[in-house]
Amino acid sequence: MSSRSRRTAAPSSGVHLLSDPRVITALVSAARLGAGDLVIDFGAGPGAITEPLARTGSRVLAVERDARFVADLRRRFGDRPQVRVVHDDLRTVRLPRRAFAVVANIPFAVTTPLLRRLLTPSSSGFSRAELVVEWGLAKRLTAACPRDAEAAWWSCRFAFTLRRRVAAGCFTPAPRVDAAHLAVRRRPGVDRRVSAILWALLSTVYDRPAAPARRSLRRVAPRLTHRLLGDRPAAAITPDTWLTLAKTLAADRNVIPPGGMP
Ligand SMILES: C[S@@+](CC[C@H](N)C(=O)[O-])C[C@H]1O[C@@H](n2cnc3c(N)ncnc32)[C@H](O)[C@@H]1O
Repeated sequence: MSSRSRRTAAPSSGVHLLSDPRVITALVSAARLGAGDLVIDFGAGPGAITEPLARTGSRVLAVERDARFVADLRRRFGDRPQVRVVHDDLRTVRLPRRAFAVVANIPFAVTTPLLRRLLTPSSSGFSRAELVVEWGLAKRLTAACPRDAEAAWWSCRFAFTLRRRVAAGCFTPAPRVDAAHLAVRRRPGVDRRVSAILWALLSTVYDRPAAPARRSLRRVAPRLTHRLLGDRPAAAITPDTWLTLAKTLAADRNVIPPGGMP
């Protein structure tokens, strides 16, 4: 162990550091980063993910809230100009306008607030992510048919892939539940107009998720909704089907989506 790593701050309680190098390698290599890329390591801790990210040649923003970890990170990466340590909260830190990727293992309690920021259409240049998330959330986001409006809104615009289960023993200290390596990629062809139509459709039908979705949409293209949705309730319809419906409606210039999209 180097004198540098001996000075590393002990994790505060509730902080589960990734200690299995195979998981870290899988996260970083799946992001396919290289020179010219910008990547954010949210909740960088002592830098277990920051280090291999820096070796890809990309520019790295290591965002961390804990002052002791920030001091460690600044000592460890101070001589590497491509790494910037940002002492801030991932829920409020300003996101870059230029395209960026995310590779991170963040506390499970802030995964949903971070996803809300990254997956909002008005958001910045978010392009893709390789994340460690709670197993249950990964299963929910990769279900064939989203169970609730938010999961549907995200899954119609982004493809979620469950790459592998990450056992609790891969962290120090081990959390109470297993985690997952989850990939997030933008779906092609989902511009603001398609997004606005998706938002209008999903926020209407998920008001009554057990009712036939077509009934909630009765004023929307009845023949098309009949063909695509049949009599299925919202919670039995795949993101691909919603996307086909939204793209077909978006191609019709007479369709004016209501406002209110986040
Ligand atoms: C699960 S640890 C992961 C640390 C490191 N990435 C790893 O994998 O070993 C989560 C880290 O996120 C930091 N953190 C927690 N909440 C945060 C927030 N709201 N904004 C920024 N960092 C946060 C913690 O201080 C901790 O260092």
